[in-house]
Amino acid sequence: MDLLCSLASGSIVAPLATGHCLVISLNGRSGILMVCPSNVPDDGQARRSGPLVWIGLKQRRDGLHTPQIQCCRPSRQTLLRARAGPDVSGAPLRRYSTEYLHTFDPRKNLNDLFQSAAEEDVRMENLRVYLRLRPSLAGEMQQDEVGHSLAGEVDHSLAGEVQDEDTQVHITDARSVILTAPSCSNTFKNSVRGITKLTHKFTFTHVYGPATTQEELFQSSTFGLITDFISGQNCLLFTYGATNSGKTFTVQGTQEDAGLLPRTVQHIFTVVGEHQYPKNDLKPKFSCNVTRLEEQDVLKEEEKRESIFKITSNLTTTLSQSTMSFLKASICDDTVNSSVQFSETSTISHNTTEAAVSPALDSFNTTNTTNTTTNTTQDSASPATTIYAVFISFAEIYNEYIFDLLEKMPTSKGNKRNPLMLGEDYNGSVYIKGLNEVRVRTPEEALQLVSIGRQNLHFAATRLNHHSSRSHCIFTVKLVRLADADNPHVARVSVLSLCDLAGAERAAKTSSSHDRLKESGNINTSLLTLSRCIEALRCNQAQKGSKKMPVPYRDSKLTRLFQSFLLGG
Ligand SMILES: Nc1ncnc2c1ncn2[C@@H]1O[C@H](COP(=O)(O)OP(=O)(O)OP(=O)(O)O)[C@@H](O)[C@H]1O
Repeated sequence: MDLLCSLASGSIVAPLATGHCLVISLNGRSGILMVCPSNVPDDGQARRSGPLVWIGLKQRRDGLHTPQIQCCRPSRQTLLRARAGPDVSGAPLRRYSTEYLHTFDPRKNLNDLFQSAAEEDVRMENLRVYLRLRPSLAGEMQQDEVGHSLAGEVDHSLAGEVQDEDTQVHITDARSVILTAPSCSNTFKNSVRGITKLTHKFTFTHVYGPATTQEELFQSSTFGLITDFISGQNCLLFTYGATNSGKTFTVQGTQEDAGLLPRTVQHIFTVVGEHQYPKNDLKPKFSCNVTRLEEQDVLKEEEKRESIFKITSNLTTTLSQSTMSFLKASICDDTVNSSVQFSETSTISHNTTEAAVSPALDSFNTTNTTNTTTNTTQDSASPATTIYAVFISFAEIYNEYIFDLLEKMPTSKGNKRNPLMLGEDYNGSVYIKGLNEVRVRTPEEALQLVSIGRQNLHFAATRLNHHSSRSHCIFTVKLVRLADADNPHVARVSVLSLCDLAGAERAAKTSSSHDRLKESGNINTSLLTLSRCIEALRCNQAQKGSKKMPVPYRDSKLTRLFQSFLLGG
């Protein structure tokens, strides 16, 4: 939707200042926006009335769709095709009922129309950015700029939709906040000199105030993403924010307040239910493929799986034990209890990569994705025979090294963990080579793996937060979807990654030790690269013509791994 907005608000529309525009359908993934100089033209009128501007989705060879702009004088054939479909899923355009038909004066700002359409169906946006404001923590208001430990109890008296003056953040409506530069900041000093503005307005898909519960956040930000994932799309959710802003709380949650991750796992299994592939002979391969194992390989895989689950029984730290119990507890109990720092939650979903079957690799074919909607039980588009296999992996990127969090930590001092490399499959999708992907059949098993992974996480005590995570943690669920148990050769793999990014912070706020500074440097570099990638993608979307900015995916491991999500590939 954003992409269409930026295309539509440019000069492409401006010359068509007469007559009416017709928007045939608005759908972030599969819609076609047709702007023409007359209202619902018949074919003859359209041909007489000069060039039309088309903004549509072009099918690539790999089955994905890229936006394209065409200025053309359509023949009867092209116009008919646009009217009758097909859309990305191959279904005819009649899927869009007349309620999607809007006629309006093109001299008006098209963005208003798209804005309201986006609000109507925000789920159809490919990139959604949510802002969550956490309540003030006790003692936070007295915090000076150098900062001491911020961890503490939540002061619920300050929780409200609109913050008081000192907090510098004001929620103006459900989508926007106004930030006022604090008096100690450079922006404040510059605004006094008249160089910059004191306040800035930011708009998001949705803004959640401090009183928002985990359940509310999950329902409105992540539930739809899981629906997309189960219906076959690859999805990414990541939390970004300053250290101590509530990213881990949002993703993991606490014993009383389960976060997005345990709720996601629970919901996936609610949908998948009993419809699971009974054998153990499937193994994910590359980024979006699955391979069938020979009998001896099945045994090896089972041994490996057992050894991973055994790590739990050796747990000695109270951290992992309590994590496990809170995750289990949170599954049973979905009811939640409910100055400001903020964290952003971004979600991206895109179609599953279609990969041709490669007999040499013994891979199953991944088939075309359709835009379907799912219910809490098996999705309505799935035939009753559809069965699933769920695989979990958990990795961390620490100091630009990738580690498997499901691999046993070396106990002896001299032994270091083995970093993993990134690989690229024949679709150009990036994946982590050699990462454990463990088959799970229940939410408890999945959460046990979360607990194991969390134990291995590299926590470093900084002055800012004693439990501050210094690495990017990537929890990935792969869902293999088979047409039926007797015919396992037709499979589709979709990927859902939940990433808890390390906190962005200033070196001055952390301990000045060499290791901590190096960590902070690496964290900030990868986060900066991520923002540069998103910036470049936005620029390229708005850019007409073929000259595009290079997107620096390769500048950090994080962005390299997110590349296919950001590209929509
Ligand atoms: N929405 C919230 N409601 C109540 N408490 C919260 C909320 N968000 C965060 N907190 C509390 O704030 C503190 C910091 O949160 P958290 O550890 O999640 O920050 P973080 O952004 O993950 O930090 P880091 O980047 O250092 O890992 C914790 O004590 C947490 O319990």
